[in-house]
Amino acid sequence: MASSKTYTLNNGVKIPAVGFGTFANEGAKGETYRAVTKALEVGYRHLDCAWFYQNEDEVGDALHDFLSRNPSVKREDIFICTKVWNHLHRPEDVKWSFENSCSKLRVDYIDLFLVHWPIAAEKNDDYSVKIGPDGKYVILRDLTENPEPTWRAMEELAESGRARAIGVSNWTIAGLRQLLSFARIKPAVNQIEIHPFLPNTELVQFCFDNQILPAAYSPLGSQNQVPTTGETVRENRTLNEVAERSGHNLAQVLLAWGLRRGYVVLPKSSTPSRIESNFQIPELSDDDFEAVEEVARGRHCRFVNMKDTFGYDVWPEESK
Ligand SMILES: NC(=O)C1=CN([C@@H]2O[C@H](COP(=O)(O)OP(=O)(O)OC[C@H]3O[C@@H](n4cnc5c(N)ncnc54)[C@H](OP(=O)(O)O)[C@@H]3O)[C@@H](O)[C@H]2O)C=CC1
Repeated sequence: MASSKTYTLNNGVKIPAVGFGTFANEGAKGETYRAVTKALEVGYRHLDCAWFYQNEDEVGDALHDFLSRNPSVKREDIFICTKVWNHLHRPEDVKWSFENSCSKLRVDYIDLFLVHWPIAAEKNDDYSVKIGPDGKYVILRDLTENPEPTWRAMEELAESGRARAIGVSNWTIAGLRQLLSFARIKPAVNQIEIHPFLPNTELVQFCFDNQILPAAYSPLGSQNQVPTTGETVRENRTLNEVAERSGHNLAQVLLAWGLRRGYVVLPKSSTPSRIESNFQIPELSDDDFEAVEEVARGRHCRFVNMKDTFGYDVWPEESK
């Protein structure tokens, strides 16, 4: 089964190719605990978390309880990724964020620590999520204007051994070029939106060319619709035809496509049966792979709409 595949990061650390997404936007209390428990029971060994998701405590409790019930599984068998949020980019805040995540996740090291976005937002004194007067984040600056202080703090965490690997999320080719020009420790991963409506092919290739492993968020197309047609990835007729003839469900086909393209996939579900089936990922035949590639070719529908959320377009070159 393709689900047990692992990759080796540019510093030699191994990462399971399938990670469980934990962003339960507006999820009810306890939803993340139940979902992560189910995921660990089904066999996922990679959890994708973030300080911003405000549910690391539930992930930590689920992990702690699972390990207590299953003494044959050790902390080091589980790969944990988490991320520093936009208003915690000052070097001292990066460390604060790291410690805060460790404490909520009930772990003393993180396997992969990422800079969540290449933008810095206004900082709130109590570190709660800052929303501006019009309900939007207050963006202060593009981190790529000077990512060096933030990245140096990330490098210190890696050098201390508390973060086994460090990386970024939502970075463009231009941003990565800049980061690579001064990084003492290269980013190991760039976590970005990838599905057939936003294959991000150029950025993915740039990452591979620079030994940065891409990780696909929203690999099932999230819940979003193409603004112009209203279509979701999971409603696409061709993709559903591929699923039908392959004998697998569409989510499995989408995940298999991502694994065959060679990167990490991070599906999220709060539904027990889907958590289970999303971890049963087949190998795609050449024909089925080509059919999904054909849907993907030339498509560029960015679902995480930065302009609406942040009033700022983070990925100008890829999102058009
Ligand atoms: N770095 C970043 O900026 C970002 C990172 N992420 C990460 O990526 C993860 C996944 O991304 P996300 O946006 O949640 O999108 P996904 O593409 O994983 O889609 C999740 C949606 O698909 C549904 N779903 C899951 N499995 C199936 C299935 N088998 N059949 C039909 N529907 C299904 C879920 O419903 P239900 O839960 O009801 O089953 C949910 O509504 C996040 O949880 C987070 O960890 C996401 C966004 C941004």
